[in-house]
Amino acid sequence: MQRVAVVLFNLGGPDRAESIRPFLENLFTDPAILRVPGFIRSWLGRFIARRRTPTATENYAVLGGRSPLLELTQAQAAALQAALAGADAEYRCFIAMRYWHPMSDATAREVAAWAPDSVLLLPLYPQYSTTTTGSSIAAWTAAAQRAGLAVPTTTLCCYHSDPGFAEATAALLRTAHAEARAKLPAAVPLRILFSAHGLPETFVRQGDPYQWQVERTVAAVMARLGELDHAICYQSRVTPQKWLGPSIEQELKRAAADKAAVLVCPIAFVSEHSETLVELDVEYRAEAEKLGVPAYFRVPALNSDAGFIAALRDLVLQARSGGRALRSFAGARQCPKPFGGCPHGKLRAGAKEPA
Ligand SMILES: C=CC1=C(C)c2cc3[nH]c(cc4nc(cc5[nH]c(cc1n2)c(C)c5CCC(=O)O)C(CCC(=O)O)=C4C)c(C)c3C=C
Ligand SMILES: [Fe+2]
Ligand SMILES: [Fe+2]
Repeated sequence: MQRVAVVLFNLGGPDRAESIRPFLENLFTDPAILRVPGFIRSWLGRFIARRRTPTATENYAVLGGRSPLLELTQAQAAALQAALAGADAEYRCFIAMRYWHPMSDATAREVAAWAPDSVLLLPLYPQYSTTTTGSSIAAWTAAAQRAGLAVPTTTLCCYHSDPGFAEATAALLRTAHAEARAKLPAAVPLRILFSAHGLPETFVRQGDPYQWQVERTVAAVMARLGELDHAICYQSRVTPQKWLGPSIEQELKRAAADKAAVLVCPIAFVSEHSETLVELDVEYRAEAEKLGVPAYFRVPALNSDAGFIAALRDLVLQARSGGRALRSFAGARQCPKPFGGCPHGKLRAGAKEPA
């Protein structure tokens, strides 16, 4: 029986207070994040990380000094491996985090030691961004080479409007909406705020398809929910540049002015972590109260939701049988032409997609 290594990509998070600064250094010295010439990046990245450490430390203190992302990703990996048992091959799930352990080099060595016949790269980012999935693919490719791992590799770039993923998200949202509605007086309107991690606008102008894909996800989810008041907004701005808007703060102000309660749905995170458990659950909840938003509710992240794991299993099986080295959830490229940051766009003009 063929052996297939499924490598789950996520960002990673510090495992204790002392890891926060080196984690941030790894993040801010990534050329996909800090887009300045190499000779400045190392120095500037470490400087930004040092400046950011106190704020991040305060956030992680709320979570006991560490990120829960690794444990949640391990649970997803175990659930996916169980869901793939008995399929056409022997599947084993591995985790490669981008900025904290286990990172690509260690995982690539572990995968090589298992001696798979092929590898399948599976981002835990439904929408492709050059800063997340793109950066993880680059790190994995280099690490696999160093580990001498030279087996055929299939890369799933995105599943922004995959029916299984959209339905799993819609199901959680449907339940949360009904629960919130039941707690509100009939006269108070309820607005869904789809909140995605932000991105500097320049990255989108340079061709990053993330915003386009976030909008596709929201359209796919809303197609399953019907006519409900909703808006897209962006959270977690980190640098002084102009980031995608509207920000979640702007949407909370608009909700307060409209006297509408809000139901915040994290749309670009599939796991709970500091940006859901601290930013959304503590900081923006307090901000909403201060602004006079009548009520604030939040949809949980998918984590190991059975519908989500089933969607990932289907994506893995489709990718395995699809015969393409690089594929979207639907097989071929989905992003419109201007988004040159889409990995399909990086294929040389006129070249055939690798088989
Ligand atoms: C320029 C900075 C950043 C960009 C661009 C960015 C994009 C981006 N990030 C995620 C998902 C996650 N980010 C997480 C943490 C995190 N991200 C940044 C900066 C940028 N992210 C920082 C500085 C941090 C550390 C926390 C902090 O200081 O606020 C995490 C993990 C957090 C955890 O608790 O483990 C995730 C997940 C996406 C989806 C994205 C763009 C599409
Ligand atoms: Fe981030
Ligand atoms: Fe794409």
